[in-house]
Amino acid sequence: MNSRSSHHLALPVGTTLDRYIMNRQHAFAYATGELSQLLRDIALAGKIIHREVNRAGLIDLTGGMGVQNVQGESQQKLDVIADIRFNRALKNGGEVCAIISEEEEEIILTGNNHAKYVVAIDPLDGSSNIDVNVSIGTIFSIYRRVTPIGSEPTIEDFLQGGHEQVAAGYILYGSSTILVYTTGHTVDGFTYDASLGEFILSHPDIKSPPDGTIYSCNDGNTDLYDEPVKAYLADCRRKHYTARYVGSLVADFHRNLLKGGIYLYPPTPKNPDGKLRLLYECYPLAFIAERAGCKAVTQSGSVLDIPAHSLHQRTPIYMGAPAMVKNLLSLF
Ligand SMILES: O=P(O)(O)OC[C@H]1O[C@](O)(COP(=O)(O)O)[C@@H](O)[C@@H]1O
Ligand SMILES: [Mg+2]
Ligand SMILES: [Mg+2]
Repeated sequence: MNSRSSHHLALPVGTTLDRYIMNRQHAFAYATGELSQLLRDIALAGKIIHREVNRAGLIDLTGGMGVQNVQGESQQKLDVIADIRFNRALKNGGEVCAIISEEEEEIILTGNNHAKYVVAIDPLDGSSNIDVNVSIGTIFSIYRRVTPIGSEPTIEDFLQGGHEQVAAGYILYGSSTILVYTTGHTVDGFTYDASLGEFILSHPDIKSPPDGTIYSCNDGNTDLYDEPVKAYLADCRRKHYTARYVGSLVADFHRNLLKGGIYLYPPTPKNPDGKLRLLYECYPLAFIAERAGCKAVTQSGSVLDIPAHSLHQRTPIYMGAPAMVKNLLSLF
């Protein structure tokens, strides 16, 4: 993996997340440690969810809650557990003044009005895969608030736009648990070693291949997609590209990020704005994708340029290797 600019501190594989964050912080004269602590708080909640996911079948954490979330989706027990755990870690950590979560309709005020940051989070991504032991994840996006420190945060703090994220990341609970994040420079991955209780640097400075042969989309909806998307998928088949679709956005994204591929969640008549949520699924993954050399677009431009106007707004998304995204867009 090639290293980037001078202030990228090439730390060796095996460095703990804590040490990495500390070293990174020292690279920025204006850094005051709050963002570092916030990232640690997210990692802590991630360790707890790792444990819950691994023993979900043993402690009756599978199945639904019998209630629906603001998206009209039936909430799984782990959706709620993950929501509670991340909110608690962010509240107790003291660095976050407000949170928006896929599982809650309104802004969650933490009471830390002195804090500088707000977080948008998908506590458990890939809910349809929870009960069948398939990889699932968590996605997060961090902004520096725009409302005055000490005041009550408002929706303004969350509608700043994709480019205003100060950090974004995800945790993938798969065959191993990995935390991948960026603060706007490199994208780095840390694998969780449960025996040490530590996230360890395993994927420094991730660079995604410029092209790929993997395509990921819900093929079952193909006849509902627009002609250009249908034409692109037909072209992938003609070229015998590999179809891979886990149905957990984080897992499909992570594979394609490392191997080169494209993930498509197009609009359909039922979901003219697509299914995925802008603030806590598409913005954060687009922020990571672009820093790793990928593209994240809709048919009309970069996902990061989409204006944010509501907490749970949705957007179509095409995300992956630049050459594949370019080919797709050339068909629109
Ligand atoms: O079942 P579909 O329509 O293919 O949708 C799958 C997509 O929906 C999601 O499950 C939505 O995320 P949540 O599980 O967080 O609601 C994505 O992870 C996944 O990529
Ligand atoms: Mg999700
Ligand atoms: Mg979710």
